[in-house]
Parts: sequence; C-alpha cells; structure tokens
Amino acid sequence: MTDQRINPSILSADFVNLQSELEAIASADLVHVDVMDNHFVPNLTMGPPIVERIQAVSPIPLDVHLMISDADRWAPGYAELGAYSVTFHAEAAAEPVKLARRLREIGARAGIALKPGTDPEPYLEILPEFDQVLVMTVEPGFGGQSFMADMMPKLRRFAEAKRASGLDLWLQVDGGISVDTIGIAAEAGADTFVAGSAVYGGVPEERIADLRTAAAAHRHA
Ligand SMILES: O=C(CO)[C@@H](O)[C@H](O)COP(=O)(O)O
Repeated sequence: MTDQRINPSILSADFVNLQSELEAIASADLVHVDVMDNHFVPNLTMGPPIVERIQAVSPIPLDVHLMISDADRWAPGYAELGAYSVTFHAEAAAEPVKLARRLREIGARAGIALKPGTDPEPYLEILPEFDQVLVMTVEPGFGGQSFMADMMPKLRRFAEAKRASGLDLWLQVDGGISVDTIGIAAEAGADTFVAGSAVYGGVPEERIADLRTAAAAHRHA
C-alpha cells in the first residue's frame, strides 16, 4: 500500500447498487464502511450481514468505521468478518486498550476515532495499542458536511506524538475531504483520507486520482 491512502466512503454510494459502486472504486486503497446505529449518531446504515457481503465482493480491503455505542461488545465481530481495519470511537468504548488488543488478536488493524469535541491528550499515551487514529473533521453521522479546519491542531498533536515515538501509525481524517481540503489535512500530518461525496459526486476513478495528486502535493514536513 502507498504511504498516502485514499479511502472512499460508501456512505455516498448508491446502496441499491453496492457491488458496482465498489467496483467503481477499485483504484482506491481501502473502502471506508460507515456503520451507524442511530444511537451513537443520529443516522442508521448497516450491520454485520451487509458488511459481510461487502467483504465478500469488494475488490479492495475494508476500513470499517464504527459509529456505534458499546463498541466493546460489537467491534470484534467486524474483525471476525475479515475487515482489514476496525476503528471504534473513543467516546463509545469502556476499555479501549482491551478492545484494541482483541481486534489485533483477531487479525485486524485497530483504530480509534475522536469526535471533534474530544480531547486528544488522554489517548496519546495509549497510541502503541493502535494502528490508526481517526481525527473526525465533521460531526459524525452524515456525508456532505463542511471540513473543520479547526481540527488541524489535534491532527498535528497526533503527528508530533507519532514522530516522537517512531510508531508505524496511520493518521486518518474523515469529513469534508475534497481536492480543496485534502492538502490542508496532509500538511497537518494526515496520511489516510476518507472521502465520500468528493468521490461519488463524479467519476470515482477520476476523483480518486485527483485526490491522490492533491494529497501528494502537500506532504507533512
Ligand atoms: O463518517 C462519516 C460521516 O460521519 C464519513 O465517512 C462521511 O461519509 C464522509 O463524507 P464526506 O464528508 O466525504 O461527504
């Protein structure tokens, strides 16, 4: 996999034609699968049976983003389905370290996501337990929202911690990522970019290529 990853979010895809929508993003790195429970966030998407089918037909690996309550209970099931990475919310897990260890034990990369209002400091010391940190650049729940540039100090904080520790950690951003905003996130330290409406709002293969070019022009110094 490349050192900068573009992960289209199928939240913006046509759910009735998911298989062809997945084939349309075969040039991306991973497919970002937004699982929402209408409890942790005010929206409802899918659960294990649909994710299992996506896993079966997707040409690229699954990057599962759990926007669900009680992550401790439900997240391991997504790793068992074969997801490449499983990211749960810091705000939704009672024992994040224990859960991350369980995900890794099953064979998935373990990710932790932070809502815009969540302080990064308590999570800096447990970074070795994770393979990925997701800094939300919108309030989770819906696609098509505006990028929150005021999340860049948080992203930089994780980028500094990553550099200081030498950890092989992916820094992901999600929400409002487009050719106009991806460079801002890349400069602040993101290396993994989730984009929904920016990819599915045009010809996905072309949009993915444009996002790659824009990200590559703005690498973190
Ligand atoms: O997790 C979420 C929303 O909660 C995202 O993955 C969105 O699906 C991103 O959509 P765009 O902001 O790129 O349209």
